Amino acid sequence: MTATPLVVLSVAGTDSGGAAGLAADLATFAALGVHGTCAVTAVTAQDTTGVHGVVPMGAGDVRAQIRAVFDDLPVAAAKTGMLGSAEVAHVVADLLAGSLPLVVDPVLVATSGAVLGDAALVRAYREVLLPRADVVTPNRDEAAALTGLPRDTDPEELALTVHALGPAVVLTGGEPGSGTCRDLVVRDGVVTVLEHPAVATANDHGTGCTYSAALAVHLARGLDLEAAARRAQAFVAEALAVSAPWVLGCGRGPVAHVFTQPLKEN
Ligand SMILES: Nc1ncnc2c1ncn2[C@@H]1O[C@H](COP(=O)(O)OP(=O)(O)O)[C@@H](O)[C@H]1O
Ligand SMILES: Cc1ncc(COP(=O)(O)O)c(N)n1
Repeated sequence: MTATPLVVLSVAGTDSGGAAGLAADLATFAALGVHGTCAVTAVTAQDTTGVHGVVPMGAGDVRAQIRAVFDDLPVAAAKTGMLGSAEVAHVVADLLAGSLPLVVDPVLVATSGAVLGDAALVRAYREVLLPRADVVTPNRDEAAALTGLPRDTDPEELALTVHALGPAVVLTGGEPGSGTCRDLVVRDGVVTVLEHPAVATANDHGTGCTYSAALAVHLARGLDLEAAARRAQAFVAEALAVSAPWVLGCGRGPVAHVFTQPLKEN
């Protein structure tokens, strides 16, 4: 008897500390039971304290990796994380947009403050990639960078302004100080608020990458955006609860993708 697993692609940078980027994406794919494939856009020297160096891949190298995966494997959905340059954003738009569910996590700045994208990349997101993506998952800082609006703009206005660039939006609201996380889902001009209790933790490095990877898996499984967003939110909360007690590194520790118990909702 034969079987074909669901295949999902991540186009992202590496994190040597194993928390964010491709480390988060491939671990999330494995935890959710799909076969993960990848195209590396940049190699970062990174740990819990920050990003210490970035070696970008050329756009041609990224194109070759995506082509290799596509020529051989039945990719059901894709996500992008750190793209690093406008040229790579153009390659992604060229090869991926329109052919399968595409989730764009518009990584521009790491939680540690390191800049992972420049003004040309912001322009490429706005003008080339977002108009052709299905879903974009900015946090507030990324939404502000994409729209030019101040970060403290009303979240609904921020989300709708990103939506006007083309794709459906999940504006992620990981601001756990209040005890509650609020994600805003916008599809066809309609805003839905998804609220859930915040997990108290300092180990949140890789949270946004994990979220967008889980969202891509659930879209690949055919869930609608709101259902997929609920599942992805639940997965991140579970992963954060696992790593909350961890003492690992001198900075912000990783969100866990290692589950010793069966997953509850996913
Ligand atoms: N402390 C937390 N507890 C539970 N969920 C969280 C927490 N922090 C973030 N999340 C969730 O993780 C997802 C990614 O959000 P966010 O932290 O905004 O991403 P980013 O890492 O890009 O800033 C969202 O669904 C958000 O609600
Ligand atoms: C390679 C890579 N991709 C993405 C992020 C953003 O993740 P975070 O916001 O948790 O720092 C990162 N730090 N490194």
